[in-house]
Amino acid sequence: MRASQKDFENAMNQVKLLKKDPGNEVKLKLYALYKQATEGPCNMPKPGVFDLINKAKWDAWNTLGSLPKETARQNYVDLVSSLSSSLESSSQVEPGTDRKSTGYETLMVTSEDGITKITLNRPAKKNAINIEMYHEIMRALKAASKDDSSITVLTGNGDYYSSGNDLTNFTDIPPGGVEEKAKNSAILLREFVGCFIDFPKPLIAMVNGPAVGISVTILGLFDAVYASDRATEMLVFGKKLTAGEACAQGLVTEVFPDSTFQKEVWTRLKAFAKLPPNAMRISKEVIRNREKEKLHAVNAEECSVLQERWLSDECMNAVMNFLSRKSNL
Ligand SMILES: CCCCC/C=C/C(=O)SCCNC(=O)CCNC(=O)[C@H](O)C(C)(C)COP(=O)(O)OP(=O)(O)OC[C@H]1O[C@@H](n2cnc3c(N)ncnc32)[C@H](O)[C@@H]1OP(=O)(O)O
Repeated sequence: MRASQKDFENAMNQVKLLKKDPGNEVKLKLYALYKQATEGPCNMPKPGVFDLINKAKWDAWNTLGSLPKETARQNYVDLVSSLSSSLESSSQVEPGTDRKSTGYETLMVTSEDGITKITLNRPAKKNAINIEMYHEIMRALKAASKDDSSITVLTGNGDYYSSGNDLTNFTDIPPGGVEEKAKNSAILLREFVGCFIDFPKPLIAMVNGPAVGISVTILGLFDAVYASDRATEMLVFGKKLTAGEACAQGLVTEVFPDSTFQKEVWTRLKAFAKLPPNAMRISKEVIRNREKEKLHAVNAEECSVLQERWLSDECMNAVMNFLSRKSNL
């Protein structure tokens, strides 16, 4: 559900109530999102190099490019909400104790023993990722990157890991028509995948069941992928890969019998969480920095191609076939 003007105004008031200074980087991000949400693309003359503060503000706003106002408003609300929950949680709850983060509609987020676990929680829809879930996963990742955990885990509730993009996302057409829908979806997807590229801590997928589409294609951005032998991956040609085949292809790190999957993986995760967190974070940074620029470039290109493909008859027919399949029974 899109952030309303009221949500936006509440978030602006919430910023004033933050207990801790979120730091210059976050304040610049808030400034840029506020300006984009209220005025649109950067319309400020570029300040001189010695005007450091206004130059930093100009850079932050200009970086958002043509991000739609409503997306900027949503991102502002999400950022403030993650700041409030992470600053509240870091000040109110002692590290190492079990705390369940509320404030999510489509996820369950818990943090204990140095492990933040993000669980996709739409089991009745095979954890299909709707627009709200895209935003909530980004918000949860941003909060996890700042909390006191050492590692972050993503998994699914129910019999599926995730059936990928919620195909009803394509039915919510804005006033600007399917072209605007495709443009906004490409912006959203690029930001979503970018969060996984930039995530600073060890990120581990627990593929508890079948995975489809985007939930498979981002696995390559995780630092480890543990799969139950119930898991299957569906990618090109619509062919189902077994977890073992995906492991042989290097997409999965290790496969476990479903009966021992949770126990085996959590034993490993708890051991990993006891390793020196800064050493793990810096090791990941050194490895990922070498490929980050290329990953963002590939992400941008893929989203641009997808924006065009979503307007094709092939895509529209596939979506309509799926959405009408049960009415044909
Ligand atoms: C910002 C945009 C980014 C776009 C980039 C991402 C692209 C992708 O991820 S492409 C891949 C998209 N996903 C799919 O095409 C999978 C579609 N789903 C299926 O093929 C099947 O549901 C299944 C094989 C995943 C499971 O089949 P089955 O066991 O028969 O279960 P049902 O089909 O009855 O599903 C139960 C329930 O869940 C709903 N549902 C499942 N997957 C999706 C989905 N991807 N989108 C929307 N809804 C989904 C399904 O409609 C059923 O709902 P009810 O009929 O209301 O019970």
